Amino acid sequence: MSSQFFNVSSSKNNQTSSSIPPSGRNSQPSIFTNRIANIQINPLAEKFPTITSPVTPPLTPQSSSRLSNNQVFAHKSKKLLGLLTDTKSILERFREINKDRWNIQYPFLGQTLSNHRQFTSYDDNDFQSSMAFNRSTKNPHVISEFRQQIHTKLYTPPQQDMSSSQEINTKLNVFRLNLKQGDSSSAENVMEQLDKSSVSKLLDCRFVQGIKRIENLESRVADTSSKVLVAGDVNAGKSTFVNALLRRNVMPVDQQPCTTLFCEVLDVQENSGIEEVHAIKNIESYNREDPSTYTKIELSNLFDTINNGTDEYAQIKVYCKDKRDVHQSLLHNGVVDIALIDCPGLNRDTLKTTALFARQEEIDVIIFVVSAENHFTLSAKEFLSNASNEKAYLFIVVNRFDNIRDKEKCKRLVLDQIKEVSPRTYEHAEDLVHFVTSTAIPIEKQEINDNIDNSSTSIDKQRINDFNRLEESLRNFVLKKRSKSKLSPARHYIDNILNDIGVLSEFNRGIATRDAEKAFNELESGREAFERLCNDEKSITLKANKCVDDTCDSIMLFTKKRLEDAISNIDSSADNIEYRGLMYVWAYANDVRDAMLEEISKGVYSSEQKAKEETANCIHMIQSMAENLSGEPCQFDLERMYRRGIINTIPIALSDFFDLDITQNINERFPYVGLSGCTVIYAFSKFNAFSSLWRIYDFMGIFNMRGKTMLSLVGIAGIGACAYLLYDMGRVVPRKVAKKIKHELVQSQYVDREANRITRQSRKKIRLATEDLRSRFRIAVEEQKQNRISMEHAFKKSENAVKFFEDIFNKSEKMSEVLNSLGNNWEDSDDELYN
Ligand SMILES: Nc1nc2c(ncn2[C@@H]2O[C@H](COP(=O)(O)OP(=O)(O)OP(=O)(O)O)[C@@H](O)[C@H]2O)c(=O)[nH]1
Repeated sequence: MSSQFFNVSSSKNNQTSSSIPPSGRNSQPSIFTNRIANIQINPLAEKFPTITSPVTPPLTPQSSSRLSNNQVFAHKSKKLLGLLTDTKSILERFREINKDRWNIQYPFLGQTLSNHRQFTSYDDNDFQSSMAFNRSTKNPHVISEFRQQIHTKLYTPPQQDMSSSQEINTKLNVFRLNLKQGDSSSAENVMEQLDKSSVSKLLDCRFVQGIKRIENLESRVADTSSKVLVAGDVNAGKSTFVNALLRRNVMPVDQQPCTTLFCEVLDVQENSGIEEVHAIKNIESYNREDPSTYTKIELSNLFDTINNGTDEYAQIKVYCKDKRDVHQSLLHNGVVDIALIDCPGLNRDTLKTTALFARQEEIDVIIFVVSAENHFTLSAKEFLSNASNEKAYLFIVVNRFDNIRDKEKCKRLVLDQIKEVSPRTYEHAEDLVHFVTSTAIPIEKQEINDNIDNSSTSIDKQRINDFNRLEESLRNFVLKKRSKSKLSPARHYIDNILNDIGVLSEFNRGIATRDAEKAFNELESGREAFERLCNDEKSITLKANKCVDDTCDSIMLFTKKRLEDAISNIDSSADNIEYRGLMYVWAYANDVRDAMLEEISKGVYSSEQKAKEETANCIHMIQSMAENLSGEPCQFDLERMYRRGIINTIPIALSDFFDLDITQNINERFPYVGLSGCTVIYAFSKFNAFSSLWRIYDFMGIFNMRGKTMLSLVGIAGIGACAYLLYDMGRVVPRKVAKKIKHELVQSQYVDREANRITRQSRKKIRLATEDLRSRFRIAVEEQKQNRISMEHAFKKSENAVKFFEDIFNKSEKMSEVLNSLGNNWEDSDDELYN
């Protein structure tokens, strides 16, 4: 199209990064970037917080009237492009947070005001009051229309007779999830079966689709060309209708279903004035200037290609000449580059593809051709109901009207059906619904400009007039009301998506607020528990240590006392041992010693038993100090704690029975024996009595008689001493053995050693219990720390989410204001555009 309408300044600097060329067609970006060159849109905001601030003041009827239509259109395009860019940024931010920081949740029936409790333990009022809190930012008394709308959607209880799917549908438009699962499952049931991450993944797909859609809309708003999709039931007469619009037999017409591919008819100017057909295998890579991306076909062979190339080609582009002048031609109109797309007839197989095609942003207008004889089939109704959600307006052509006898009745019936499937189209039925007979249009006639020749009957004239009126409406719609056909879908989409963004952000902000509050409360109560635990750890450890020391002191004292008592009483332990005479004195001494040592062993044993008892008590006490801690305390085997102290046997020597005391005793009783007596006794103690005496006698015998006399005396004394010994041995041995044992025990510090040994072993065991206690405390403290860390993390996460969603909500609110400032009546200002 000519750039005159946009007062183009073709500076490259003015191109926007959001200006993406439409796929396949017009691959040279300059075409549309130049066209919007004077539209100073906000450059693609890389970071979100750039909300397009209105650079130019909002449009008012007064200001609007002062501006030329071009300027109004440019103003609106610019604003819409800015809003599209910002909406895309929001969706990208949604995707980012949804990926790993916050699973965006989907509002469904169970989470409305009435059933809110199932979602959280908090009161519904909390949810609402948090919303009220959120609104108090600027003026608490002023609630924007946008806010009010979101509030109503989120907090109005569903109507009694409303199914869950319908209920969801009233909340979301663009991000609505298809939750039908067969006929039996309600959306709510399906929702309940999905976990948070699955829901957020489903939503992510919607965000991706939304971004793609916005990019297409950006391209479309920036682009000035228009595409008109001609869809309809099989054999409704679509191809005939397209041919009638072109006044040429371009598209193949047949009684049989024949159009099996999407055929786009463009003005020949789009192909450097050459009429030809491009059969395209991959529409994404199609480039008109690169013949390898398509197969060139003669226009006359189009029928065969469409008939036979269904599997081979994805789409056909037909470049053809429109012989009419610019005032009559649709393709070659001098205002907007228009392409007509003839779709395959709707049936089960093609319904989905055609619906997808219709959703493409390149499609500005949908003309739905319906046979006046058949009215709307089920496929047609489904297609129309979807398409009316996608596109602002639909054009409905009721074709084959010539075959209808009761025309008024037919009109009435058809309009009633339109009212049902597309109320908006019904509202503008005058302009948008046409009853025509496509075959009545003279094709390729000389007098093509007039259509009606002299030979035409009045019925023909009527039919041609009807068709001309349809054409006029179509031209008016596509060309004059460009804002409506081009900008309106973008506006419509932004309006819907802002609503969804508002619902999702407000809903998720509510959830995040409650989660943050919950985490905060848990942190607060956790803090007290944590402090209590730390204090308990200190005090209980001190208490346990004291318990250890007290128990060990007690064991030590007891053991010492017990052993000392045993030692001091060992004399009496030999009382029961019988002395059986001198011949058995040695055995007697050993028995006495063993009995005494046994007595001491008993003392050791009872000390150990006592220590065991006290150790068990102490361990029990320590373990009971930490009953509140999680985990089981260690079990200790005290049975094998002590090896009974084995007292080393103490060897008994004969000398042990003759000490200075004995010698002295002998001296006192037998003074004349003197030193020699003692020596004898000593010798006697060293050797056996007779050999000693003999040796002494022998020794003395070398001297003289007197000496021998003396020796005899000594012998007598020795015998006396022996007699004494014989007499006293039963009494002396226990005393001497006891003395010897006591002496040995004192020398070896036996009591201390044993007391230390027993105490040490007890302490060792109790220490294990205190170690266990400490480690349980350590684990409990560590657990609490980890809990606190995860709670802090949860709190931070929720808090950040609250800020995030608040921010998004406020931004979408401002964007909604900007959108509303553009007005609702998009076609008014363009009425004069074409004139
Ligand atoms: N009587 C009458 N016949 C028509 C009219 N328009 C189309 N036809 C006939 O209807 C038949 C089908 O026409 P097409 O244009 O091929 O229909 P279509 O919708 O393109 O068919 P498919 O693309 O195969 O779905 C042809 O025989 C046409 O001549 C009309 O207004 N009146």
